[in-house]
Amino acid sequence: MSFKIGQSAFDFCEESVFPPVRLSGDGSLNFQQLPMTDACVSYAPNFLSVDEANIAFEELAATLEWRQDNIVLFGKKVKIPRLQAWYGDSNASYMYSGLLMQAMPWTESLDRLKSRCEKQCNKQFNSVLANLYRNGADSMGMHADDEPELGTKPTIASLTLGAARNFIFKHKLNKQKYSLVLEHGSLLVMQGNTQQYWQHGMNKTKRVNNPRINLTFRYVYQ
Ligand SMILES: O=C(O)CCC(=O)C(=O)O
Ligand SMILES: [Fe+2]
Repeated sequence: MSFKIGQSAFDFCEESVFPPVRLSGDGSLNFQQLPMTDACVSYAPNFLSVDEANIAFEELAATLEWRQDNIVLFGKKVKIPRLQAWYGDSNASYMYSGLLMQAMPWTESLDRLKSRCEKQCNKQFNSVLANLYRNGADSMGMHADDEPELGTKPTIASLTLGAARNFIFKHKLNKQKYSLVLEHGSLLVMQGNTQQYWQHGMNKTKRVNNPRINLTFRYVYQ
């Protein structure tokens, strides 16, 4: 049996997009599987080089059609605490808190990043939800991406550009918590049972003043 990092703490997920040994040395992809039970989460801090990540951030910040949507929460209309944009294949629509989001056509840079993620995950994606957290006052409430149109055991590839922010997981049943800082140019991949057993989200913070863009590539069934 090959060596696996942190083997005793949890079972490694078979579908992990990163092989179960850490490669080290110059130029290789540094990655880890998170020590969470009932989940399959892989993280690569340097998925994109700093230069690639800088370019992608500037392009996406300037060219995506960012909007601040309202959602209805306990019967009241409230603005979501971040900007969003939904891109994808022409048939990929998405219900989000009672809001039907029609996908805008892929831009060149989104399409390029999608291909990178597809190669890494060995999966196809037909849409991406882009989130722009303007500063530490913007956030994402705890949720699971468990909508029926994502299918069972969805693979979600989450690319971070810009400010590093703390990302929190909370187990739905035993309330266990796990958190990590998502770095500029990093890729977090959630697979397997992750959405069934865990919620994830991002709190507000006074310590961050810079913007962060997050792209979550998904496959949406019609
Ligand atoms: O911004 C993030 O890192 C998370 C985004 C997310 O959870 C989502 O779009 O569903
Ligand atoms: Fe999510």
